Amino acid sequence: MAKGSLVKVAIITGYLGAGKTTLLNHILTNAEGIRAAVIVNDIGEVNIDAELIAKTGAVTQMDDSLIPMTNGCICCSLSEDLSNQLNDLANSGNFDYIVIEASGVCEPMPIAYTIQAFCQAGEEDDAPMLLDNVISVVDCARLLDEFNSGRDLLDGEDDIVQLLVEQIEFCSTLVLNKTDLVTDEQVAEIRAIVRSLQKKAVIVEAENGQVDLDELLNTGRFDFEHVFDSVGWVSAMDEADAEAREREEHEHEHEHHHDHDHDHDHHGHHHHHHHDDDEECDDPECHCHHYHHGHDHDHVAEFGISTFVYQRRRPFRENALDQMVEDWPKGILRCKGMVWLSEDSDMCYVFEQAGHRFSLGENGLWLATADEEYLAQLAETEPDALKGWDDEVGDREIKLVFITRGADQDAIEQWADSFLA
Ligand SMILES: Nc1nc2c(ncn2[C@@H]2O[C@H](COP(=O)(O)OP(=O)(O)OP(=O)(O)O)[C@@H](O)[C@H]2O)c(=O)[nH]1
Repeated sequence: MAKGSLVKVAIITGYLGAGKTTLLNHILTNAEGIRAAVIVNDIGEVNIDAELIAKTGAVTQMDDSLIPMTNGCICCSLSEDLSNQLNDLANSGNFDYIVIEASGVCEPMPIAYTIQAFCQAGEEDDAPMLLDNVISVVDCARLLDEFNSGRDLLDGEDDIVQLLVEQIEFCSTLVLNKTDLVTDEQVAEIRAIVRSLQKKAVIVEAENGQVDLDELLNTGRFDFEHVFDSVGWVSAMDEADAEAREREEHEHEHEHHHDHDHDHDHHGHHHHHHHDDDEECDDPECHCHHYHHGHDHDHVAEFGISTFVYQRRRPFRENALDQMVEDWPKGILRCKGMVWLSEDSDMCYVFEQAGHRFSLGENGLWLATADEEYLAQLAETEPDALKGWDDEVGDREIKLVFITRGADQDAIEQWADSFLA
């Protein structure tokens, strides 16, 4: 291949033992006509068959000594080495596809971001690269175990469950591997769970990583914005915002027209177009969740999985989060969003839960703490930032997405309300 031909890149993520290496081996043995190189970013032993390595001729091993195990995201600290390796492989002209096996403890979003940015930032002399697919491999048996019994996946490694959820959330192809270890009914349940966490990724089932290569390579599936917008909690937030805007517009219209007897479809309500539950919607902008996955949508209902946004314009009382975490209700698969805390009323915090893992981080000051001049300027330049502004509390609010299974929304809302100031 002449220097300058497009080289595509796929990332394989999945927690320890999910079957990433098995899938990679499957790709290498079956990628006929595709000259694939592999970068393995692993912790501990790499178990790619030596023969396969010889055959493909370009398996690059990350230097384990570079991986800081203590804090932060290993993907970010590795990015420079990864970039160099990618560049070298792409510029060699010997490959048209590079598959990166991310370590089991890799956060998928930063690594995808880094690689996409790198692919887009090539110099004139570099071979162009395109991030084509982010593949997340899930061990069906372990996933079910985690969500059913609620125990941590690996003793002493409680970050794993959060990573597991993040890996499912941020991908364009989800491989449900090890289907031989679960029943058909359980596979259906797993489909429902993963669909609630990631709305649009293509889901494929596999035993020993046996997946049609068309689902893995040259898919044209990855687009950062698209994947991010279809993360379950992000899409729920967007819907809540769209509904709030719609309500606002609606009220505005009522104020002006005093016309309460209208037909909604004739008043510009584009967010909720109606179609039957079984019907598949082909509008990619639609938030109805029927887009290309009506089948999974049915499963979501069947297994009692639901998503809702808990939104209040009051803070939690002092130390409420500590108590909430102690008293966390059963049946919450995922919770994420912003919280307003009485003990630090100027700071917007991001709170999240996956399994037994909880975390809280600062997200910057509420806009309500800014001076009038700044707010007036913002109203000019970014009016959307001030949408939903409240005369009393400004933009301060609690806004949490809950993805639940077999849990009662009213009960969870009442429980959360009991912690308000
Ligand atoms: N029963 C069953 N076992 C599988 C399947 N796929 C992989 N395995 C086994 O699961 C184990 C882990 O598979 P790997 O492919 O090494 O998993 P990995 O994600 O690369 O693991 P790490 O590199 O440790 O993160 C191996 O013993 C595989 O043989 C499957 O579909 N069913």
